[in-house]
Amino acid sequence: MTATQVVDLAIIGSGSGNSIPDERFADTTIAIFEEGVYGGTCLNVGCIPTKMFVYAAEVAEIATHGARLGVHAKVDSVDWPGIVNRVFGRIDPISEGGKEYRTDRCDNITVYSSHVEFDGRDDDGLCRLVTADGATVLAREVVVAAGSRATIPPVIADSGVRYYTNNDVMRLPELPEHLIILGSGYIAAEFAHVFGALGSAVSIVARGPALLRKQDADISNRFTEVAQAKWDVHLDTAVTAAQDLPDGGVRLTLGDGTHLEADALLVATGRVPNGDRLNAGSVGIELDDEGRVRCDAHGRTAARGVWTLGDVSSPYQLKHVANHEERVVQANLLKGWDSPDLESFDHRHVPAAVFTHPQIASVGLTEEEARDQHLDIAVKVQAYGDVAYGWAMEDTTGFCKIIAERGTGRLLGAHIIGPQAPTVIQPVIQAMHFGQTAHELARGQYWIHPAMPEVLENALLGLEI
Ligand SMILES: Cc1cc2nc3c(=O)[nH]c(=O)nc-3n(C[C@H](O)[C@H](O)[C@H](O)COP(=O)(O)OP(=O)(O)OC[C@H]3O[C@@H](n4cnc5c(N)ncnc54)[C@H](O)[C@@H]3O)c2cc1C
Ligand SMILES: NC(=O)c1ccc[n+]([C@@H]2O[C@H](COP(=O)([O-])OP(=O)(O)OC[C@H]3O[C@@H](n4cnc5c(N)ncnc54)[C@H](O)[C@@H]3O)[C@@H](O)[C@H]2O)c1
Repeated sequence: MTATQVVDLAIIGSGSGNSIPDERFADTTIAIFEEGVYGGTCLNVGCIPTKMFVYAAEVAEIATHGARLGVHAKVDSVDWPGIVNRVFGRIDPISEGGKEYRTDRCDNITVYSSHVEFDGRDDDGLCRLVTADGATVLAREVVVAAGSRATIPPVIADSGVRYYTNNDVMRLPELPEHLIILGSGYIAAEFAHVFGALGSAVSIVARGPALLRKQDADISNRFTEVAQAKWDVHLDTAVTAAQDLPDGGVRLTLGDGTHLEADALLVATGRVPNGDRLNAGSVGIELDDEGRVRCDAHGRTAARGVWTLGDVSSPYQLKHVANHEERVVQANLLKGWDSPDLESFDHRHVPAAVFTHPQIASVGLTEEEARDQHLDIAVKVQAYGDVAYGWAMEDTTGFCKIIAERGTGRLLGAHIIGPQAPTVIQPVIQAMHFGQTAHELARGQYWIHPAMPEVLENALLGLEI
């Protein structure tokens, strides 16, 4: 039988959780548990590889549409295996190096490469953690940073059909001629762009009447129009059956009785927190109705000594939020559970971006949310095509929408669809965090002429506040 290790701190999940131990924890004994690939979702199967594919897709997209600017280029071929090798040739060593660093070069840290669950507490109140391969660890404090996983609708899961998720679609051995994407959120929009621009025919099956429905309605509607012009988009469509085809492809039966066949199926129908796979109740951790680990603003769960952060507890499911929460929990671990000056999560203005084409970025309230709150608002929509850099790009679909409070000029929300939207939006995020008004943001600084952010400047100046 393996001896029980006693540690000061156990960390479940090597994504954002892996960033907690720094030099200030040199005298803390730590166990890190990771059942999957070291480094978690963002590094291995999320933000970073997807954006490396997105950039290659962007290059193809620009080349393909150069003719309208008088540049007659075309994409001769796409070396999909070469792109896969380039992306993972860079990422896999980072993951391996991270694990090797923690395992071999941090004397105070033990890495357990196994699934772990809580198994109550010992007589001294330490949390007992038991791994699937039989190790037991007793921990004075625990950070649950266990992330989330893709959900698969029963019609797909129960059919036994071969499907892909973000975990494996980026390692397909060849570019599919035709890809079906089930779902119409972030992952669907980003992979539709990647595969579509690199040469696959893309079909999107969306159960609702528009794509990216959590966005401001103007953004969602514009994106849906653009998508319909280049992909085969099925709105308000249910999947009633799925089956493998003898040639290795897949066939979906849709709600209207028609069929859709393709070489591969990507399921992108949301992610659920991993809190349900931790036997969390055995130490008193509470989950909310959606399966998230409940915590207070300092990252403390209902179980004394157990902290949490990231996708397992946060509704945002974004890496910059997980990173922020990790820094708060890290600081609070050093201060102590009962410290009177614990740091708090700041979720007031969480921005997000969808790296599809056109790119999308948002912060704050949508127009509908602002109206639901009965705020007295001014709204300005400024087209990229009406500012100088937009002319240069001959942009016809991008716009920036700003929502501010009438009278005070308080910035309530910004929603951008168009080139470099995730970069263009950053001044609004900054202004909202530091309490600047729309007028201060517009006129309290220079805006480089004729750069892309002029679309934002003009939107701010156009607000009738
Ligand atoms: C395809 C895709 C693209 C994305 N792109 C972006 C983006 O561009 N920008 C952005 O902000 N966000 C993006 N995200 C979201 C982002 O990846 C996540 O919000 C973030 O990685 C969450 O970090 P985390 O530390 O909470 O969890 P994770 O990084 O998922 O880490 C949790 C780890 O815990 C391990 N684990 C879970 N349970 C156990 C257990 N019981 N025992 C042992 N180990 C366990 C898991 O294997 C996992 O490695 C993307 C997500 C996906 C799927
Ligand atoms: N750029 C980024 O920041 C980025 C990129 C990718 C993923 N992410 C994160 O990962 C999370 C997961 O991404 P996602 O795209 O899977 O989720 P999502 O919540 O963005 O979208 C899920 C989609 O699946 C649909 N859906 C849900 N159940 C369904 C069912 N049974 N049948 C058909 N459709 C169904 C929903 O209507 C929605 O369109 C995101 O919420 C986001 O937080 C972020």
